[in-house]
Amino acid sequence: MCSRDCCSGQTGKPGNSCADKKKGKGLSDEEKIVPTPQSLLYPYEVIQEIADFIVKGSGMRPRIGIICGSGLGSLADIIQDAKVFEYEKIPNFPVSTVEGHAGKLVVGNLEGACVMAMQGRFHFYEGYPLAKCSMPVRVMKLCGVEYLFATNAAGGINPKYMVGDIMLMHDHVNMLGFAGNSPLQGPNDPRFGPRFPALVNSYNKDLINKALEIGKAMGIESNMHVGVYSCLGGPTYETIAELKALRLMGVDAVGMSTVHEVITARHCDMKVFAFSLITNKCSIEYDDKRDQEANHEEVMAVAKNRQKACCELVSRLIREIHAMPPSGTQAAKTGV
Ligand SMILES: O=P(O)(O)O[C@@H]1C[C@H](O)[C@@H](CO)O1
Ligand SMILES: Nc1nc2[nH]cnc2c(=O)[nH]1
Repeated sequence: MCSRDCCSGQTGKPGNSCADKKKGKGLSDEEKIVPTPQSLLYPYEVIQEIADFIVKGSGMRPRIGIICGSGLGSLADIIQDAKVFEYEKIPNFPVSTVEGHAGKLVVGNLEGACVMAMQGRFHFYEGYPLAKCSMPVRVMKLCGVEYLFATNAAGGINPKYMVGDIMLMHDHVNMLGFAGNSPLQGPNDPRFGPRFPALVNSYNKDLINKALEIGKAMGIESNMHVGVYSCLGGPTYETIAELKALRLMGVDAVGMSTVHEVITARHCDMKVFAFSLITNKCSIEYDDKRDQEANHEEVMAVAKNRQKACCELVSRLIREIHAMPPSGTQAAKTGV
């Protein structure tokens, strides 16, 4: 089935399919003015085809999915027995356009668990609709993934946060949602999840607690926080007035990703663990004399410096998950 915006998997009406357009019939008046609902961009069958391609191509059925944030691609480099798929070679997959996002999908073993990791995510500011940005999460689900690990680079708004700290996400403020945008916009396919998913308790508390214990064992507890992330559209970093508003709303760290991935994951009932690496401090005072303008080079450099700690945190948490029985079993129902 075709998943292009112009076709949207709806080939019933004459003049609506890609084939018709190639024959020169062009867009109908209706198509010219009605935008394609986001959820029609990637119908279930197309997601299934991509998932089959990955499962067959790797010979593996991953249980944990990882999305590497800016400069955190090394999270995928520690995967063993890796089968690597370049995004360009995966049917119907978008391409990564941002520095620090390599554009590779890595499937293999980490701490005994079968995982798949995205070395490169898709952002709204790249021009991709949110449903396209988070489409790989649904691919993960149909590959068999139960746990989503989403990581990001973010600016620290909470004045207690230092550059290099790790903030475990326990909630989010969906600014793109405030503006009327959602990866779930359009007709709902119940094979993925319900029309109106609840988002309280989206961030798995047991995984947060385990991560805090791991942080303690690693001796980095004073550099670890539990806080609220907010995603803005980007690609601009925030103005001081915007940062002040976010702080008033209870936001601790701000970025340009993750929230729509978490929404998509929760919609299809995946367990979510997410953290922000604080790559820059956001100044919320006009008279701050320090030169604190955010820039992507600094973001990447901090991520590189902290990649070892991030890799260790992720590895140790995956080791713990791997030791637990798969969900659905009686023992698992009482655990994470
Ligand atoms: O992919 P993430 O959210 O980690 O990347 C952040 C947001 C922008 O893409 C970039 C800005 O420096 O870093
Ligand atoms: N929006 C936003 N994204 C970031 N990614 C890394 N740092 C920042 C920041 O300060 N703001």
